[in-house]
Amino acid sequence: MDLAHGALVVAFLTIIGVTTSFTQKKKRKQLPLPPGPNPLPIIGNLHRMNTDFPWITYKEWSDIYGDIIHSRILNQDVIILNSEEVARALLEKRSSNYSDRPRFATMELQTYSYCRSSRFGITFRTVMRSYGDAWRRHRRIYHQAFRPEAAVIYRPMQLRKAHQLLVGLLHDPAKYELHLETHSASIVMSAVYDYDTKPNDPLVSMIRGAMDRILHAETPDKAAIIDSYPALERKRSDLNPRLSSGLSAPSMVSEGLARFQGDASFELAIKESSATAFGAGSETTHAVLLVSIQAMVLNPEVQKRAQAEIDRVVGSDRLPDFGDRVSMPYVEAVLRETMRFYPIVPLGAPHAAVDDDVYEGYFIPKGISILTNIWAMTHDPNKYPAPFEFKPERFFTSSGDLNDDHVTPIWGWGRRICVGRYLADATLWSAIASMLAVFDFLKATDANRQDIDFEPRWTSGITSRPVNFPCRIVPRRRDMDVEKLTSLIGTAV
Ligand code: HEM
Repeated sequence: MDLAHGALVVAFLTIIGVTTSFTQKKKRKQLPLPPGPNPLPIIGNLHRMNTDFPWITYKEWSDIYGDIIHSRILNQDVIILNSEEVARALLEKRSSNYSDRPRFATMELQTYSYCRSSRFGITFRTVMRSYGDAWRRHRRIYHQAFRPEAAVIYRPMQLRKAHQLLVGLLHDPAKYELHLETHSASIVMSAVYDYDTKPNDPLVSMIRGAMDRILHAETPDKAAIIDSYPALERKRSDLNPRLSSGLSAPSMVSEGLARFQGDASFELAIKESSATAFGAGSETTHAVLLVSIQAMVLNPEVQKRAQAEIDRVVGSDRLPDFGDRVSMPYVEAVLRETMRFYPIVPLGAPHAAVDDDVYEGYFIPKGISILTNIWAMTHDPNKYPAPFEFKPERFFTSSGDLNDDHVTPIWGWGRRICVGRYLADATLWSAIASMLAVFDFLKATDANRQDIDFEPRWTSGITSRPVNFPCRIVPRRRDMDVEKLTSLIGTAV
C-alpha cells in the first residue's frame, strides 16, 4: 500500500470511527437516567426530601425505584447508589471511569445543607480534587504513611493517646465529648506532623478557626487551610525542630519529605494532603467514638459482655494492648457493629464519571454527582436483620467465629477509598478497648436517682454524629484513682 492510499484508508476509518462513536453517544443519550421521583420545575425533588437526613429519603425511594435512583435538587442532578452490589459494580469494577469528583461538589454539598455542622466538604482538599496527577501525588503520600504495614508504627502513640483519654475521662467525665474530640485530633496531629497537642491546644483551635472561615469563604478554592497554618509553609527543619535533630517520630510529613523533598509538586502535595488529613481524620474518628459510647449506654448487656471478655483476656493488672486484639472477638464485633449501626459519613463523598456510561440500560452522564447511600447499605434488613438494633452478635458465624464482614462500605469505594482507614481502625479499637476496661458507661440519673432515658438524636451534615446525650462515666473499680490508673498505664506500654 502506497502512502497516499494508506492515508485515505486511515481517513476513511477515522470517519467511520467518529461517526460510530457519535451515533453511539447519541443512542446512549437517548437512554433513560435511572428511575426516581418526578421532579417539579425549579425545585426538583427538594419538597419531598428530608434535607437534614437525606439518606433516609433516598432509602425510601430506593424501596420504590430500585438500588440505583436519580433525583434532582434545584438544578442539580444526582444519582444515588443504594446497595453495595451497585456501588461495587460501578465504583470498583469500573473504577477507572468512576474515580472523579463532581466539579461543583462543594456548591452541591451546600445545596444539601450538609455543611451546616461539618467541615468535611470544604476542607477536604484531597477529597475534592479531580481525578488526575495532583490527586495521585496526594494518594502516594498518604499511602506511604498509612498503608497497613506502615500504619502499625503509630500504634504505641495511639495507645498512649488512648491512656491520656482515660485520664481525661477520670478527671472530668462530664466533658466526655471534649476528651474524645481532643483524643482524635491529637492522634491525627501526631501521625501527620509528629505534633504533640496539649489540652486546649492553640494550634488546633487555630486550624479549627481557619476551617470555619473557609466554610464561609466566598470561593472555597481560594481559601486554603495551609495559608492559615504557617507551620505548613515552612521548610522541613522548621516544621518540627525534632525533624532536623533526627529525633522525630514517624509522621506522614516526615516520611513524605524524606522521600520527595526537592520535588516542588510533591512538596505542595505534602502541604495540601497533610492539611486535609486533620479535617478528614479527626471529626470522623471522634464521631465514631461518640456512637460507641452512646451504644454502650443504651445497651448495657453488650457493654457487660465486652467488659467480661476484656477482663478474661487482659486481667485487672494492666490495660489492653494491640496484642490482645485477636483474642477479643466480641470487642471486635462491638467495633464493627458501631460502624454499621451509624455510618458517620452516611452518603460518603460524591464520585463522578470521567466519561458517559451505561449501566443496566440507564444512562450515567459524565460529571453527574454519584452518591453512595452507605446508611441504606448498613441498614439493609436482608443483610442485617433488625438493623436498628445494636447487636454485635450478627458478626459471628453459627460456629462462633467472627465472620468476614468488616463493614467496608463505611470507608468508601475503589480508588477513592479512605486513605486513613487503617489508622482510624487502630485509633477506634484502642480507645474503645481502653475505655471499656476502665469505665462503665451508664445512663445519667435525675435527683431521685432514676435513669434519664433518651432517644438518640443525630447531627446533620456530611458527617453525622450523636447529639450530646446525658450519661455517667464511672470507673469500674472502686479503688480507681489517678494513682491507680497511672500505675496501670505504666504497665501497659
Ligand atoms: C472513622 C474514621 C473515618 C471514616 C468513617 C472515613 C470515611 C471516609 C469516606 C467515606 C471517604 C470517601 C471515600 C470515597 O470517596 O469513596 C473518605 C475519604 C478520605 N479519607 Fe477518611 N474516614 C475516616 C478517617 C480518616 C482518617 C483518620 C484520615 C487521615 C488521616 C482520612 C483521610 C481521608 C482522605 C484523605 C480521603 C479522600 C480520599 C480521596 O478522595 O482520594 N480519613 N474517608
